[in-house]
Amino acid sequence: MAALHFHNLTLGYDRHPAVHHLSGEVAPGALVAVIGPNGAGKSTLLRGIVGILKPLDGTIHLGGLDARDIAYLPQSAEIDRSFPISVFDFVGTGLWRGTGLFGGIGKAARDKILQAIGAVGLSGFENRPIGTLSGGQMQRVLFARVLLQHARLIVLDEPFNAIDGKTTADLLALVKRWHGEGRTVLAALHDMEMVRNHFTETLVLARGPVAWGPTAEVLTPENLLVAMRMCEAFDDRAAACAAVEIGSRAA
Ligand SMILES: Nc1ncnc2c1ncn2[C@@H]1O[C@H](COP(=O)(O)OP(=O)(O)OP(=O)(O)O)[C@@H](O)[C@H]1O
Repeated sequence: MAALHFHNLTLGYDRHPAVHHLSGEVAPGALVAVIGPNGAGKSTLLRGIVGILKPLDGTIHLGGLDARDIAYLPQSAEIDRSFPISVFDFVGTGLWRGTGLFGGIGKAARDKILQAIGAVGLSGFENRPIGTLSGGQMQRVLFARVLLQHARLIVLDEPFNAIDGKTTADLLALVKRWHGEGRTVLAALHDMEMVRNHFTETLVLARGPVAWGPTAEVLTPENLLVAMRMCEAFDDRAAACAAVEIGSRAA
């Protein structure tokens, strides 16, 4: 059974579509990059997958997963860093699935949180308010929370945005570890070299699907040009367009 199945999916805001007519499926254990120009609908698609946004039309099937089997790393700009919470408590929210919102944290849970913080190289930062962290440190904290969730489906929105080479390498190693453990990983990305070198499958999105399949076949200058033109031509006020046929992954 597919980990994710989209059928003629349309997502948007205030009834204005931002992702149109996406059909296809993601196999369990796939490592998928979602790419496209600014405004292509990448974040919108990820929000739909994790259930923050309900489809305007069509469906998303989660292949036997429930919402608690999904870990989501939002763009860091979406996190309110003025909220007074420590690194330890923020990472600990990854355990809500097991403890409940007001459940007590026992020694085993404390150890897991400390381990996750250690695994992203932030031991010693446990008591720091998240508002005092650098961008790269905050990104490590977000990864630590995902790590703690042990989710079968991991959805990452621009996880390597605005971080240096060392932090990128450390966090990419975690993504590869999740992939090696058979988890399904989808990530919205802008770095084409990273996609080419590390992600086996790619969806090129430009409000609608442009191409979807093995990265080596899909990540071509032609597809990127089509995506750019489709996004430039898109009129936010226009009515929904007709379904677009795409390659091998189309259902
Ligand atoms: N909360 C919102 N309310 C209204 N419109 C939105 C909202 N979020 C996104 N949009 C619109 O939906 C469209 C797709 O945006 P989205 O953020 O999904 O694109 P993206 O591919 O992730 O872009 P980027 O690479 O710039 O992050 C854009 O036109 C955007 O303005």
